[in-house]
Amino acid sequence: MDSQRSIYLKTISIDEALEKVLEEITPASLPGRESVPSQQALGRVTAGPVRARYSSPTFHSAAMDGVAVRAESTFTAREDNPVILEKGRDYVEINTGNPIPDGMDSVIMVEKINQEYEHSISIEQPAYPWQNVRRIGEDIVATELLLPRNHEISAYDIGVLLSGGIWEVDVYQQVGIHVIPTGDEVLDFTSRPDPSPGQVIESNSQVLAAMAQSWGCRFSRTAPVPDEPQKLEKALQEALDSQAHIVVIGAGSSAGSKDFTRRIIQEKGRLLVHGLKAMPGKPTVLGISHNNKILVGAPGYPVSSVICFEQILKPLVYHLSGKTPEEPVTVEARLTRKIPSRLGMEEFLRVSVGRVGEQYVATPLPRGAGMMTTLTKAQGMTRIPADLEGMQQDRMIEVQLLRRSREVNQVLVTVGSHDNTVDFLANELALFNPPVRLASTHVGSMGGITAIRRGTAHMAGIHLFDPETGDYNFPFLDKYAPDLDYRLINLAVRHQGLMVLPGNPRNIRSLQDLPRDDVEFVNRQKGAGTRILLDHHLQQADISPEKVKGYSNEEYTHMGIAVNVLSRTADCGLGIKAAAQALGLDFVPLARERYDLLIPEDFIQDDKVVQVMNLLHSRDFKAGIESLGGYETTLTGREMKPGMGL
Ligand SMILES: Nc1nc2c(c(=O)[nH]1)N[C@H]1C(S)=C(S)[C@@H](COP(=O)(O)OP(=O)(O)OC[C@H]3O[C@@H](n4cnc5c(N)ncnc54)[C@H](O)[C@@H]3O)O[C@H]1N2
Ligand code: MOO
Repeated sequence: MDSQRSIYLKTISIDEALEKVLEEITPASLPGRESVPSQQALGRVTAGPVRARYSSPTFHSAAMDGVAVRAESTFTAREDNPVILEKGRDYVEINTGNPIPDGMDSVIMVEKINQEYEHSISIEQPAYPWQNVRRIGEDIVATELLLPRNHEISAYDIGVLLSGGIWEVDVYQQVGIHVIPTGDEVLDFTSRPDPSPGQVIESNSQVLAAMAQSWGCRFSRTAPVPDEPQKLEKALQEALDSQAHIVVIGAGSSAGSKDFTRRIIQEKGRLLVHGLKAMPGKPTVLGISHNNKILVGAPGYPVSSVICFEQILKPLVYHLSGKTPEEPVTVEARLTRKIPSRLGMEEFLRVSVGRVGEQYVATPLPRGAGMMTTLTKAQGMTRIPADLEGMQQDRMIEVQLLRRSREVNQVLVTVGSHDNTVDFLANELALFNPPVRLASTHVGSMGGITAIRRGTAHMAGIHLFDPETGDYNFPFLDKYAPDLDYRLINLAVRHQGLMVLPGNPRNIRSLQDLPRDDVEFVNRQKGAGTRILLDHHLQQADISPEKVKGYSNEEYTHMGIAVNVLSRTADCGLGIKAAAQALGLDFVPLARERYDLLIPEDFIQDDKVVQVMNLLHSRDFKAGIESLGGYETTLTGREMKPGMGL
């Protein structure tokens, strides 16, 4: 094995890793002080107590529009004994905020003046001293403490500072983060590159830049550095000589032959941690430089880097800046399916979260550390503790919300078979105010029925053909969900067919071509309506599945099938026309089928479902579906009844 490879030291928990770094932090690692204009101090932390230079108000001022008077000249006023006051001598007209004239001590609101004459007024109520007057220093008294030290400055505080005559305020410097992305394959996004095979667009640094902004940090970045020790060394030295308090080296932290991060951290300082008991995020490296800066080797995979930023960098930044992070918002949610995990490793699982009836439900999203889109699709993140080997279906778990809870309550949880009209529906629902967020999980039609029966989804897209009756969906619901009170609403009638490469090079014309030796098929997963449809047609054509090469190779979505054909992993697969069109494939039509939405009666009045129904009845929506290609909308929005067939 290559001697350059850096095998992990010893993995430790996130808390232990943080402790190791915090132990090493000395005053030399902490941000210094600086003076900033008060109006630019939002989010900064005061480095000392701030005292007022001026009082506010600096004079006795009228709190209301009206007249300024001497209270004592009004004391005898009664309803049956009005007092007449003379302009100039007994009162002066005054507006809110004006100084009270010398000798006056009270303001009568204009509404309380009984009669107004040319040079006098009559009043029927006495005024008491300092009535409707804001006295000197009512809000702020010069020299008083405006803000204590170590106080995070809010928008309101800026108003207080300026009112008290504080033009500049002493604060701690912002924590500075510098990032050095590395990797021969990593392209600088600023040059708007076209990636070739083997190349990747640099994005992790900008995820951190955006996070750093929300943490109130200064941020800087080096353009991506190739995997050459000298170049990396030079970039790191420059970062160490800069104002940054934390230097992050992106990627190159695991065990590859070009992973130099650990070695270079050892050269420039002391290595404290190499390896977390956390997935994703395991290959995180932590150290402290000779000049007391925190060194972080962040994993290259985008999701792993996010975990490293959130779980390690964020607490360190808040520690250095003296600020308190906001408490994460969490909900208790029911896990919709069993999830395995590795004993001894804490796992961060992205989940789709929605409120179905009285409970939150959480559905795990794909776990790949390179799948950044799972973070944008997820409404939440849950942690599987290191001492568990996974979690059972229906377990109540704590989920940290990644979106605002109001947005989570707008999630329409949809399961079942995948269809492009569901994506189209999702896009249209997002146009409502507030937007309805359709979160769909593709588990096939049978999986959809199961989820609805278990109460973990608002609706399911299903298309199950029953060869015996010639009907759709009802025979399966009778059998698998006999007690369910539901409605079945048609979304569209769709065309299924064989997806083949453009020009159909294998000349696949019908199912009869599937048993050919030179034809490799790719199938949908068991329980998928498309697979049931295929089996039915194979049986009708008297073709045994064993004769079809690739029958047991499974994909979970129509697009998955299309990708297999496009990448020549298979020659053909059964799916919808829209998926073939999306990837520029040819399509050999085979059958029409009904794609319905299964909605429990309990949710038919749910606002989100009502919006779906409104859309299904709109002409624009139907036109939109038809423009996808391979769909008919004659039944769209209609309630289906047993025996209707197609
Ligand atoms: N033999 C082993 N191999 C790996 C292990 C292991 O334990 N033993 N751990 C795996 C784990 S877990 C992770 S996470 C990755 C992390 O590896 P590195 O930190 O060394 O990162 P690279 O291999 O250089 O890159 C991984 C991946 O990320 C892309 N990348 C890198 N930088 C960026 C960036 N700035 N923006 C976007 N994408 C980036 C890079 O191109 C790679 O695709 O190691 C496993 N291997
Ligand atoms: O632990 Mo790595 O950080 O999963 O992909």
